[in-house]
Amino acid sequence: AADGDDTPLTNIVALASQRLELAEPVARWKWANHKPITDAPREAALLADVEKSASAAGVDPAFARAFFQDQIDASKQVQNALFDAWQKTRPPEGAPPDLATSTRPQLDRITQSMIAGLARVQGMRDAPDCPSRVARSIANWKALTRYGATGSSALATALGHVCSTGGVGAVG
Ligand SMILES: O=C(O)C(=O)C[C@]1(C(=O)O)C=C[C@@H](O)C=C1
Repeated sequence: AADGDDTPLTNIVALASQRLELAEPVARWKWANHKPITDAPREAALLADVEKSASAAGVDPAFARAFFQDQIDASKQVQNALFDAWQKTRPPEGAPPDLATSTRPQLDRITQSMIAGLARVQGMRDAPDCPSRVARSIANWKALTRYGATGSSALATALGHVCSTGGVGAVG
């Protein structure tokens, strides 16, 4: 319904935000180990895995794929911004958490929660008010947390295909 419960959207916004927080430890590991930000085989494996899990959970695999492509793009936006900042100044001190044994397992757990979350937003994807409801959920989330320009733009990227029309609407 147009005045329906927005809890599923709030959940997906919170999960996308939680996932974006992990872009920092990922970027720190890559910087410290002189690795490029993009790992194409990991992306391909993740997207293939997501399609399978989505089908099993009753989520349209094309929707899941588009949503996770956005999560990857958003993560890379944040990682690139961090690399730029570290080039200009200096990287953070201390050893980063290990990518394979620490941060990727955390990402994989969020993936499972996100697929469950997508099953619950699927029914509102086609509603004409979907983009404005997503925009409102993002605005509410930002009011509760601290978001800079990079984080805001990455969060919008991450939620760009929640609605079937694509894009995040205006608040109001
Ligand atoms: O796992 C990594 O290496 C990441 O940088 C994270 C991530 C992702 O968002 O899942 C993003 C970019 C890489 O190309 C692969 C995956």
